[in-house]
Parts: sequence; structure tokens; C-alpha cells
Amino acid sequence: MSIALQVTDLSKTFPVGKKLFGGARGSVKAVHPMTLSVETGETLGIVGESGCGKSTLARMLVGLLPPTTGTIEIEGAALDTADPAAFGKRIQYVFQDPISSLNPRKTIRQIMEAPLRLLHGMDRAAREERIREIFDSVNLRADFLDRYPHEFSGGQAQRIGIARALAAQARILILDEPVSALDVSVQAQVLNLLADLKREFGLTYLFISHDLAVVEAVSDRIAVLYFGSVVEEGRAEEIFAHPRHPYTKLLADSAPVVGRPLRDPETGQAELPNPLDPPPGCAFAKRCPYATEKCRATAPVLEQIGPDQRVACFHPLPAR
Ligand SMILES: Nc1ncnc2c1ncn2[C@@H]1O[C@H](COP(=O)(O)OP(=O)(O)OP(=O)(O)O)[C@@H](O)[C@H]1O
Repeated sequence: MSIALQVTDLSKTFPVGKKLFGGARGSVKAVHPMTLSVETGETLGIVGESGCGKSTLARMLVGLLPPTTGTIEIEGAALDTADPAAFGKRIQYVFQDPISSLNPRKTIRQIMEAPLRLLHGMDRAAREERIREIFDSVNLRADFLDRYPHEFSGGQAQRIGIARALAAQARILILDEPVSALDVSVQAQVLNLLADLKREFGLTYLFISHDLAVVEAVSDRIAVLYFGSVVEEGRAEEIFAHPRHPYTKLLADSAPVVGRPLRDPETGQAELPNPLDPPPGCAFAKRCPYATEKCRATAPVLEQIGPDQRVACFHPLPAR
């Protein structure tokens, strides 16, 4: 198997607050140095509660946000993270909110043509042919091309968002909560379409969501994010069935709700640490029923714990 996407020590720190009288500004580490790889044809699910850094990671991966540290390699070649244009042909973003991610003043044809013209320099006839092929693949009618985004339902607009990503001919798609804005009945259709397209075009997906059931269903492997770090990573069928990190277990035992942190049933703690004043040790220690002095003092690093599982915890739950 070849590696489609390799991320090494990728991090993002945002400066926050005003600089007063030459004093230092505060900063928020949205993504701590992170190393991840995704094999060609694989779907890596990324899960975590609100604020754990999912969107910041996604935006760095598609060149919308320059990383503070680290490298991004696609099929073995490093991308110039200072050059957003280097990303478009290789990796594309499918947004959560399909309608507002499409320019309301442009027809669908204009939206679809942009990547073909700008990234691939195709002439008009070639563009039209390619757009019709892609529309066919995502089960959209060609007469939709002359309409505007607001004329579509959420499910249709998401198909258009996916079609636009495919037009760039990127082989890696970052799917950021691609179905969470859709009705449940439409979610399954879009997920089936994504599975078909993956097979048809040999795509690789990074599927970001707070919805464990969806992520488990679509992913080969899953990385669990907490407070900007991967705390556990493993096979999709194993990770929630046999979690080794106490946070993964908390996620697996509860249904995360957007904007509301999970309360650990034993410690009763729900809050995430203050990003402006992060704790020195494990970010989960305050919520964790197994935390010791060591956990409060030192941050554990992600380590191999099984053939296909990595965990960042000094006191991992026993293997089954
Ligand atoms: N531009 C910014 N300036 C300062 N802090 C930021 C900025 N963007 C994100 N953050 C902070 O970085 C952390 C991670 O945010 P991010 O939006 O990546 O999380 P998320 O997991 O995608 O959350 P959600 O699911 O709510 O979108 C949060 O503490 C957030 O407040």
C-alpha cells in the first residue's frame, strides 16, 4: 500500500488578544504537533468534540491556513505550505454547509468551470465535456448547470460541492462534516455516493465528524482528537468497541452533542482545559477517572500499543 497523505509534526498556534504596551500576546494552540498518515484508497475518520481542532487541521490540509510547524506530503512529495495553489490539484475540501459554501452569484456551470480553467487550463469544449461527465458520476442533471446555488436542496447542493471537488481532479478529499447539515434520509444517499466515487476514482478520504456512528460506518481507520492532539488511533471496527484511551471510551459511551462537552460519569467533569492556559500534563487528566500525579505533570505521547493501534495515555484501558 502506498501513502497518499503524510502529515508530520503539523501544528497551528493562533496569536490572540491585543498587544498592549509592547507586552506579549496570548496564543492558542489549536493543533499540537501531529503526525498522521493515510494510505491510498483508505478513509481516515477524525472525531472529537467541538473545539478539538478538527477544522483547523482540515483547513491546513487544503492550504487555506498556513501551519505554524510541520510538513504535508502527498504521494511522497512535500507541498509548499506557503503556496495555496500547490494544493488544489492534489487535495480538495468538501464543506459542511453545502449551500453557503457555493458562491450565490455564480451559476453552477461557473462554479464547476473555475477549477477546470484555473488548475487545468482546459478550453471551453473540454470543460463542458468534463463537467457533464462529473455531473453524471454524482447523479446530477445537466440542466442544473444554469441554475444558482439557492435553487437546490441541501442534498443536491452537497452533490454539487462534491462535483466541484472532483473537477479539480484531486485524489484526496477532506470531507468536513459532509452530511451533518443534511436530513437523515439524505445523509445515507450522500454517504453511498461518496463510497461509489471512492471506488470509481480511487479516492482517499479524510472524514471529519463529531458523529461517531457515521465515522465508524465510513472509515477504515479512526483518529480521536482531544484538545488539539490525537489521543488514540486504530481500526474503525476496534476503536469504539475496544477503546484503550479513557477519552475514546467516554466518546463511545455517550453521544456527543455539538457545543456541549461530554461529562465523565465518574469524575463529573465536562470542561475542556482553557486553551489560553493549557495544563502541563495530559489535557484529559481533569476529566479522567484514572488520572494520577504523573498525568497531571507530564503530557503522554502517542505510542504504538497494538499492531494497529496507537494511544497517548499512561494508564491505557486493558486490551480485551
Ligand atoms: N482564528 C482563530 N483564532 C484564535 N483561536 C482559534 C482560531 N480558530 C480556532 N481557534 C481555536 O482553536 C481551537 C480549535 O478550533 P477548531 O475550530 O479547529 O475546532 P473544531 O474541532 O473544528 O470545533 P467545531 O467542531 O466547533 O468547529 C479552539 O480552541 C478555537 O477556539
